[in-house]
Amino acid sequence: MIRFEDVSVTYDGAPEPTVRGIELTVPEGELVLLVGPSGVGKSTLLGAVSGLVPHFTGGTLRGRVTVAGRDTRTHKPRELADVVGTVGQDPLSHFVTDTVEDELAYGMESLGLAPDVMRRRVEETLDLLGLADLRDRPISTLSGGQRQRVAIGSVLTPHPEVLVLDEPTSALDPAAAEEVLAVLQRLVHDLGTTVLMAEHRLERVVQYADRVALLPSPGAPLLLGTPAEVMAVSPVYPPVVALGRLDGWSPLPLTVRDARRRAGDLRNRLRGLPYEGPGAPGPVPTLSVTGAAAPARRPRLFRRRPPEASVTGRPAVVTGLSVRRGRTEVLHDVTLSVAPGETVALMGRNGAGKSTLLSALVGLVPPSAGSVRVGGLQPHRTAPGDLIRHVGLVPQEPRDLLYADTVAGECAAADSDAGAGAGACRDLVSELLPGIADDTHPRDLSEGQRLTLALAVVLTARPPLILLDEPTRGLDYAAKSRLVTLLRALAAEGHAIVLATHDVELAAELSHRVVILADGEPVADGPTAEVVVASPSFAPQVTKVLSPQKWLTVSQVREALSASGPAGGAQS
Ligand SMILES: Nc1ncnc2c1ncn2[C@@H]1O[C@H](COP(=O)(O)OP(=O)(O)OP(=O)(O)O)[C@@H](O)[C@H]1O
Ligand SMILES: Nc1ncnc2c1ncn2[C@@H]1O[C@H](COP(=O)(O)OP(=O)(O)OP(=O)(O)O)[C@@H](O)[C@H]1O
Repeated sequence: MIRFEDVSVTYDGAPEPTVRGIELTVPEGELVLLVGPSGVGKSTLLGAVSGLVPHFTGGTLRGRVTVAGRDTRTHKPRELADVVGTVGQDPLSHFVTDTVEDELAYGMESLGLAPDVMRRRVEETLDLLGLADLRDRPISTLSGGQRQRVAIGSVLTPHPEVLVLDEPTSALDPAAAEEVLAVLQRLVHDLGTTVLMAEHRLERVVQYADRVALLPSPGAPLLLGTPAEVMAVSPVYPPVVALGRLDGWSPLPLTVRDARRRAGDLRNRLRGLPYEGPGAPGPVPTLSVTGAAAPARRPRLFRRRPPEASVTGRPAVVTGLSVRRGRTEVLHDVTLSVAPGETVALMGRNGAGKSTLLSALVGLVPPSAGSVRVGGLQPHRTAPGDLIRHVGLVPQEPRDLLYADTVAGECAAADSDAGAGAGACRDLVSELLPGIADDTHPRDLSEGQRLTLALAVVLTARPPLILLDEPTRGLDYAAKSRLVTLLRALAAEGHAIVLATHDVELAAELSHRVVILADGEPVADGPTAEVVVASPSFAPQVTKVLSPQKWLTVSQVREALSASGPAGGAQS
């Protein structure tokens, strides 16, 4: 159904092809997962299937890509639209209408489907993707995850034979991601839909793949095999595979269920061993979630701790905060403070209010009630030039932060805005993700590269409060682990970090504390291990595999085993 024959793509001005000699056949009714490190060319290959590469991106495609027999070099994307549905990394750039319902219907209208069929499919899709309440909403007012659901819904309604999906779950909360993947699997099994999907969060997707195609490094040949075969050699792999590799399991587990069956002996060796979790990272000041008791909107899952006498010296203090967007109150009576050196993960379903809370902390949205103090200032009343010394936000869409024509220009501006030494930002970029060229336009960076640049721009100013909105989209595991190292070092120096994330593995690695928002209110707040272990949605893979023990990450397990010596831990 999809066929690559000796395909190479060279972007204009690039010295070498981004991908070369690609041979791949995806038969009808198969789901193939494309994996590989950031910037290796996954989006480029997906774009070659939908025709975006080279028709929109420029550059030269050599060899042949065919979809349902049509050559994508001689067919423009709109001449492929009846067979291929595409969800890109940036849904906003693909939307053609203004409201949710219109967007879901648009693809079917262009294909001239009967009105009753369109009506039925729109209703089904609204239900399937949890969008029914948002049907009349302008797309511009949706949260990141809500937009991603609309983007997925809009390619599902015309029932295309082929789906090309670029990180389709990157903005989805864990439960929504599972639902979307289950829907895709049903399409593959029941309708024979062919799916080619790139995704970094393999813990979410690898078990749904029939086969995995690996691009191990830029320009390297593509490796194709079953998920287990490829995971055995891949430089990118999910935590269950890491655990299996660590303990020498064969075959490697791909799911939590497989791993649990194998983990009995490991659990015995780990029993009684001490672990260093992110909940106990050295001298982090004690924290508080305080506030006047709110009118009970719903039962609290966790009790609030008693108010603390003083919150002076805290980089962020939010008291009784409510925020309205349009006619809706999207945050209600939120009270929390963040201490120096503390890393807090904000989690919760799509639309829960995480980005809004971060926006309030940088003054992008004013409080409708309550107060926000950042370094003692009211962010929405403070000039940006003054605020930059107190707080920096890496937004969900890193593009919003970047305005120069080249990576070098962006970095020079960041150095000068932050009063940092020349080269500070550029050094950070190279440290986080090597291989980003100075003269590239930020628009032409891969998703992970662009995020890395935005992170470096914000981190250059080294503000006492660092806010990150979904900071691992497009990042491979290695880049993520370098990010973790960098953020840990900043926290150890006393920077407070708040990250809104759906990446449960990242939260487990990094955060001391997790705050879960639901419908604009905090419903859980506490040390990471306590909060995530109690939640089936937010527990990382290692926790699920090793429960009832409270391990969170593979690195904790590795350290505990090596500290206990070759014989393993206490066998109680
Ligand atoms: N339009 C373009 N013009 C020039 N270079 C480009 C363009 N698009 C992508 N590139 C370069 O091609 C390389 C591969 O990018 P691509 O987006 O395909 O990677 P990826 O594997 O999808 O990365 P990620 O996992 O970060 O999304 C990158 O180095 C990127 O800078
Ligand atoms: N102008 C607006 N009018 C009405 N509702 C809005 C407006 N802007 C945002 N919202 C709603 O506010 C809620 C909170 O959005 P926010 O972006 O803070 O959520 P989030 O928790 O960050 O979600 P995600 O995980 O999807 O990024 C969402 O339900 C969103 O649809």
